[in-house]
Amino acid sequence: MEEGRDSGLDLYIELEHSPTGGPMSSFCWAKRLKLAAFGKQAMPQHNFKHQILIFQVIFGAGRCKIIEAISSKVMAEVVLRPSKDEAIANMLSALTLTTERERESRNGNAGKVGGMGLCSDERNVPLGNVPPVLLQHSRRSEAYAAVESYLSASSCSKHDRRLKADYDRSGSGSTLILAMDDHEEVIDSFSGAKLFYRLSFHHRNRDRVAKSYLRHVLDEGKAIGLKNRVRRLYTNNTSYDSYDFRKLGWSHVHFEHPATFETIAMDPEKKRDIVDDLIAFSRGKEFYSRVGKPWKRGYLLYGPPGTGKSTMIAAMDNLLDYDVYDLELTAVKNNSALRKLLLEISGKAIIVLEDIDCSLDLSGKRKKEKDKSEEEEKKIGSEENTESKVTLSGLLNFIDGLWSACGEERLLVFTTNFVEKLDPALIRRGRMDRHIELSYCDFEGFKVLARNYLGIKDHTLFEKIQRLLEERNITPADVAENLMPKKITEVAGSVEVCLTNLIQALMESKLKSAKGEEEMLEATVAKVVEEKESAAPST
Ligand SMILES: Nc1ncnc2c1ncn2[C@@H]1O[C@H](COP(=O)(O)OP(=O)(O)OP(=O)(O)O)[C@@H](O)[C@H]1O
Repeated sequence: MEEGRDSGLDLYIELEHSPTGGPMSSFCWAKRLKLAAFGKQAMPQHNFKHQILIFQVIFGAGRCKIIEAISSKVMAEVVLRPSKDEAIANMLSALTLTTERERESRNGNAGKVGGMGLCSDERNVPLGNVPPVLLQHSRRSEAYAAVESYLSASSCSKHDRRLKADYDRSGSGSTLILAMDDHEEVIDSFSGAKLFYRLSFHHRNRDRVAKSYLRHVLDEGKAIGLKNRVRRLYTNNTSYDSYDFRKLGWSHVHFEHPATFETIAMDPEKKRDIVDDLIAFSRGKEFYSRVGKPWKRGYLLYGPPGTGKSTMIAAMDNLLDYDVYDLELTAVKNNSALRKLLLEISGKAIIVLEDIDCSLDLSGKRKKEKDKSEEEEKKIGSEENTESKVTLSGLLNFIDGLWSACGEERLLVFTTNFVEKLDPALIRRGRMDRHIELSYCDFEGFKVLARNYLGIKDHTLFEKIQRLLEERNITPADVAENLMPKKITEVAGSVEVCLTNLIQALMESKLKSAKGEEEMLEATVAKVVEEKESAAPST
């Protein structure tokens, strides 16, 4: 006789409410059914062997009463009548009768009891007259996705198998409830309950399955799912839409950016160091748990515009394969909205706050500098509603408050053109663990760009360019622009032209650089004046 199919059922029950169900009462009955299952498990093992039977129920709003009726009946039957076939038969008839009664009473036929057959999986598990069933809730769970990935990558997929799985939410979260279905999913449904089927295995494998196999499936599935998935770029919606709450939270697009660390122009040593750091972080689960730190790391990228801060974020993402959450702080209403956004971030994530110095007034005051269009926008809407009230302390909490430790690994990346403007508290080590300066193009960076754009490693004009790069400031963005062949199909013919253009731009950049210094000086003076003004007592 085939393993696990000889001597009856080991009963296991799991109920969960659908998102439309009443959470409180569904929680109650879920607990009660758990009790029923544990009650059974506490009974002598020889009464219940081998097979696992999983029950889950879909129900919508207003069905709590039915469920409660079912659960109390099931519990009574299972706990009080422990003989295997009898208990299960009674339980199934309890389900049938209770829901039928409920349906009849809803149809005005109270008292008329009709039989209702739950479909059996006859082709697979002939368990006497007791059908193995799983009443399955409809929500796709993370575990489901993981297991599905695992199966689709394994030999099981050849047989077109389906698998239903979820964490045991009432427990520690480490138990996986799993049900596999060889056939198409719907077996039957009644009163909003859907029925699916099954995972079975021999009694002697029970520990192995529960302790390691399910974990293995889950981990493998997650890894495969991660590899196959399409990465997403999320951005937060404005918190100001009081008409449509669905617009709040995050929305996303598929994210594909070609930048990698190979294509980034920067000092090779520095580059290698960053890559090593990122890889160590992504593999650091055990380390972080050992030292008692949440698994997250902060990067501050700073430097003039066009030096590759955004490009580096894309390269980081291509290296780590995380989702990117581009957080627009000015669209976040207040600290509590910020916390909600944080809690909605699931899975491995790079959370990006670009131009952090422009996002909020880091001295705790409202940001004064508004451009004209913002002012106009404010006039149209209510000032109170549209102005972000995220504070520095709200942001610090976002970075390393207790909430920030929820979820999987997180990389937090801030970018700024003016690092000196940032509050030291915001960027101190521990919050922003790595401070990375992205600067003007040097010769090593130029060689990377020449290879990327023109496909060359050397040229007679390189020497001249090297000399000029040592003397003058030019951003990688400007170098890239000059190296861009005007006709993509004629790269070879364009090399000379492009390099000559770059030399020309470099000659001009000397003047630009001097002008840039003047601008920097002016900006610093303006900042000092502003600080003095704000420190002065208001009249
Ligand atoms: N270090 C770099 N390596 C390769 N390409 C670069 C680099 N820096 C800039 N570029 C090129 O210049 C363009 C603009 O760069 P990017 O947007 O990353 O700069 P940024 O520092 O984020 O600028 P901003 O501060 O204005 O946001 C990129 O699309 C890329 O093609």
